[in-house]
Amino acid sequence: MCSAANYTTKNHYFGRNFDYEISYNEQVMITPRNYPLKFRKINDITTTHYAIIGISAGINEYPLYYDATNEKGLSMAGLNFAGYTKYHEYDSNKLNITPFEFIPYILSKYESVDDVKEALENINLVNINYSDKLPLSPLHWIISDSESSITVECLKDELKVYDNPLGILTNNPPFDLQMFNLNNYRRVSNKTPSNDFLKDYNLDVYSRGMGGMGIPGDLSSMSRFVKLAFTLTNSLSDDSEESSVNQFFHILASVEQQNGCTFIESPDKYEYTIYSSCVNTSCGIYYYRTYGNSQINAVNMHNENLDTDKLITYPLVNKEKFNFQN
Ligand SMILES: C[C@H](CCC(=O)NCCS(=O)(=O)O)[C@H]1CC[C@H]2[C@@H]3[C@H](O)C[C@@H]4C[C@H](O)CC[C@]4(C)[C@H]3C[C@H](O)[C@]12C
Repeated sequence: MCSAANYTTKNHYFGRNFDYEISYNEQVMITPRNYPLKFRKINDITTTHYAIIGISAGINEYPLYYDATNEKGLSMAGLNFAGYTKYHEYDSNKLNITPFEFIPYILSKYESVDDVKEALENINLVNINYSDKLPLSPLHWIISDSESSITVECLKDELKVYDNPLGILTNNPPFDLQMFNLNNYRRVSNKTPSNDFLKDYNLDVYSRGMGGMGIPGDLSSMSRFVKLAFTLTNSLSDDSEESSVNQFFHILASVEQQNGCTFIESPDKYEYTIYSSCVNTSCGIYYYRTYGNSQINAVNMHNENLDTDKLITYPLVNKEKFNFQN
């Protein structure tokens, strides 16, 4: 399971929890402006393009991003969408992009959600595997700029593009059903609820937080969608970078998966939050925490020479470091 969100204070922040039972040696990867981007079915981009920062699989021959942001602040994350995704055959009337090329293609070329929406009308997500060892994954995507977000789902009959007014995404079911399910929670609130149930009986307010009763606490994707919507829409922080980034990680922590709580029968493992990320999309700073390291680490794309042509990578810090005060 995974969860992605947007948060805006003085700056705009985009990030996700990456929940899974398998790691592909994730790393922070910067694709500089002159890195030649190769594509299977369209012309390579060999001229200068937007630089990109994100997390990719630990394969240095191609930017296999899970989530990323470009230097214009456009961001994208791929989340599992098993059972619903259906990538299509080659279509000679469209631009055929493979799903693993989708993030680098969009982020190297576009700077706003509106531009992407227009481009998507001509894109076919073609079913070509990266390799025999790394076949296609069934994903759906959230694409965001500082103003708006969309969700892209490649279904049996069409490439569906939804406006995503809350700027959040988890996994199954399709996005319109996730949004519909929110109707069931119209009563929840961050305030103490009034007693509309047994008016003649003094129902006691024995605890703070009772307005949130009914918000699901389990780790299923529909429940995380509701919990994330609740936490995000009630989130408070000041405008500073420290407070905003700190609050963003607290938002993601509300849907974090602790190791041991979600058993996957095959391959006999547990799914857990391998990393959480928060990108300041205005400044190109990629903040992240890992399951093994709860400190916030950061890589600033603008501290690198972005005019080069070689991928730049940083391994994820995954070991706890205690801050002794005596
Ligand atoms: C599994 C990941 C999504 C995490 C997620 O949503 N988990 C929830 C699982 S579930 O709903 O609860 O089943 C996805 C996100 C990005 C994917 C990776 C990227 O697409 C990059 C390459 C693409 C290759 O085709 C396959 C390997 C791969 C390295 C992918 C492996 C895997 O499918 C990843 C890592």
